[in-house]
Amino acid sequence: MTPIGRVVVVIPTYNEAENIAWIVGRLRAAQPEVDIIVVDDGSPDGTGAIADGLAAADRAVTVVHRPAKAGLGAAYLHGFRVALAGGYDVIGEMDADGSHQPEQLDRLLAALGDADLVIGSRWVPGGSVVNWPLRRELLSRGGNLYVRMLLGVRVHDATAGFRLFRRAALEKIDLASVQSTGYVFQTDLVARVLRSGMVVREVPIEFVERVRGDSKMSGAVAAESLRRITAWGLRERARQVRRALQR
Ligand SMILES: Nc1nc2c(ncn2[C@@H]2O[C@H](COP(=O)(O)OP(=O)(O)O[C@H]3O[C@H](CO)[C@@H](O)[C@H](O)[C@@H]3O)[C@@H](O)[C@H]2O)c(=O)[nH]1
Repeated sequence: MTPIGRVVVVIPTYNEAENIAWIVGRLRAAQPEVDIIVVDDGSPDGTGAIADGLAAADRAVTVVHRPAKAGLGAAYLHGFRVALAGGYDVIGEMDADGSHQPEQLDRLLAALGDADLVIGSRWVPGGSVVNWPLRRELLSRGGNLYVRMLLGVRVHDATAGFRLFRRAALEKIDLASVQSTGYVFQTDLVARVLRSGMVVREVPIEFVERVRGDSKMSGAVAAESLRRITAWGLRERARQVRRALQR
């Protein structure tokens, strides 16, 4: 089994002033050995300044400031580059709003073993969502079904945002070529990890709908997901047909 080593969790933020101190405090209490990188996209509500205050008081917290909102995927790519440069062995993802519970990070750490990517999953037995509107549940379940059908991605929750990557996995999947800017980034990365022959493990988590602040899910975010997944699926089908014709 590969030892775990130094762990950091990247937390992207946009207008999370009511949540960021709460979530950082919970994560520090639950996992004192784990460092945190907050990636803020110039939140107008002052999230970045609050995060700076947390970093000033705690060496385990780093803040990356980006000039403007440029999407969840773009924020993670930036955070991952900082984490890799910082020499971390395991690099995680977590939302700032309490949907992902820091107290459940131990489940992901325990499942790491020989896996390259561990996903905290809502849709495996034992996983659940609390207070999600039916519309969001259908979108997530439908999205995952679409991903499975088109891309053959054999995981239950390819869009989940509570994860741990081994450093080697992020190095192998060529982050420089990732173009997904929104939430489809999550699916993009799982597909890349699987395509590279690496091991993905899912562990059940309880996803709790935020009680403060607003989701940044929008029509544009959903449209990017639909457009990119369809394009990847069609490209894969074309590749399969070409291979069959060559035989
Ligand atoms: N820096 C930055 N952060 C962002 C941006 N957009 C969203 N975020 C941050 O990304 C996290 C997730 O955003 P939410 O808007 O709270 O996501 P959600 O609707 O609850 O979506 C959940 O479900 C998605 C689909 O299953 C998941 O892909 C996502 O990770 C999350 O678990 C939050 O911390 C939010 O502040 C952005 O453009 N820039």
